[in-house]
Amino acid sequence: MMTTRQRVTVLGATGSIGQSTLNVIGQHPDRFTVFALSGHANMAQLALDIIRFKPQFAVVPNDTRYRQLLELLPNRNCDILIGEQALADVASAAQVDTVMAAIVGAAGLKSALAAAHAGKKLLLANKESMVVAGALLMEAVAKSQALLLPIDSEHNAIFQCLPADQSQAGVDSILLTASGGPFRQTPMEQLLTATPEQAIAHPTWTMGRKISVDSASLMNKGLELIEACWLFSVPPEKIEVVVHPQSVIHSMVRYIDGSVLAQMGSPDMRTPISYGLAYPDRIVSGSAPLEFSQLLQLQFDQPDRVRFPCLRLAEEAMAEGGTVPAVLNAANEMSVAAFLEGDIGFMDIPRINEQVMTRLGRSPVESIDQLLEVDRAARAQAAEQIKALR
Ligand SMILES: NC(=O)C1=CN([C@@H]2O[C@H](COP(=O)(O)OP(=O)(O)OC[C@H]3O[C@@H](n4cnc5c(N)ncnc54)[C@H](OP(=O)(O)O)[C@@H]3O)[C@@H](O)[C@H]2O)C=CC1
Ligand SMILES: CC(=O)[C@@H](O)[C@H](O)COP(=O)(O)O
Ligand SMILES: [Mn+2]
Repeated sequence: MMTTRQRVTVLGATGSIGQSTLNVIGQHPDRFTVFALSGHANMAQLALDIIRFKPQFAVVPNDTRYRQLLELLPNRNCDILIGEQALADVASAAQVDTVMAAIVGAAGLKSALAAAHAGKKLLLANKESMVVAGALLMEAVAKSQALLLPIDSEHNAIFQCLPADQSQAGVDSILLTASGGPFRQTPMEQLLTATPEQAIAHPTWTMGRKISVDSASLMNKGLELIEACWLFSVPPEKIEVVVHPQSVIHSMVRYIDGSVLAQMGSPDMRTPISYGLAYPDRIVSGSAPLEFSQLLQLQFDQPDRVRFPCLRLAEEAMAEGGTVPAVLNAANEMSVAAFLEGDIGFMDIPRINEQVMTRLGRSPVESIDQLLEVDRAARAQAAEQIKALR
């Protein structure tokens, strides 16, 4: 039987998640066709993907990138659009069925929200948008009846382990696993002098630089805690962070009868991506099967909130609610960028994040424009702190 192919927009196509998404799409040309791709700085990769996947549209941030991309496309075979509004347009266009939101940071918020408002199947990798505007995103999804599928590996695992109707029937709590990152066993004295190269050397996953630093500071787990609260409508007290260094169990759900359901697999994002793309079907993803005879051990431990204060900050931000998670996210984006530039030390990341959180305080969430203003104010405050440390 001939089925219609899903038309997919991939936002952040040139990044780690974007490339894994195109890898899965490329394995299933009978199921998926690409409607639009976006890139930010890497025009060489974007051009290669345009040539291979023949999207109708590509989106770039400005005129300079537009000209660079044009030069790389001998046969101009797609329309190149410019700017943030164009990202929202290709995420909400009538011809699109599915949107992969894989831009890094709050820069991905408006386009993810546009897809949600337009009732698309929204594959959400961009966790920062949920941290900044969880209330508004969930409201938009409910109103438009968009299908929101979590791609973040832990949330995808939780989604798979919850009852099929995603209700909380019989659920006791959620066990959110954390690898512990490259500094899991690193003493505090060495964390003070940790380098960007050490921080991005994740022990189990290959990812973009920003999320890799977040994993090293446990901010990633903090962001994921907030993301899980919104996605699954659970309070933070119902989520326990468990360190599991092998990253083979991607998270678990504990039921009131004593059962614990886990989703397992090799640490390869093509598994949750293919789950989201094909849902409710299952398709081949290309990820290596788990070889149980070679799994030497599965370890579990508790997170250390003293060496990794970012986890505590995220817990506090979620407990305070309102605009506080948006403030923390913006401060963290700034401090991580400064750390990667070599301007501040690794332990300055939580210090700056905490200072900005304390200074900006809390307001109730009102609108997307208000959240974007909060984001700008927190970035300005973080920039001052960073300048003082340079
Ligand atoms: N990588 C992973 O395994 C996982 C990632 N995630 C989440 O998915 C998202 C993407 O992560 P990842 O793929 O690792 O990140 P990458 O840094 O590898 O990719 C980021 C993508 O966003 C684009 N981009 C960067 N800045 C902007 C901007 N200001 N405006 C528009 N586009 C921009 C980049 O373009 P260009 O490269 O052309 O500059 C690239 O396409 C993050 O939110 C992350 O937390 C969640 C779970 C796992
Ligand atoms: C692959 C993925 O989902 C990442 O968010 C991953 O979880 C990072 O690993 P950490 O558990 O070290 O943060
Ligand atoms: Mn994750």
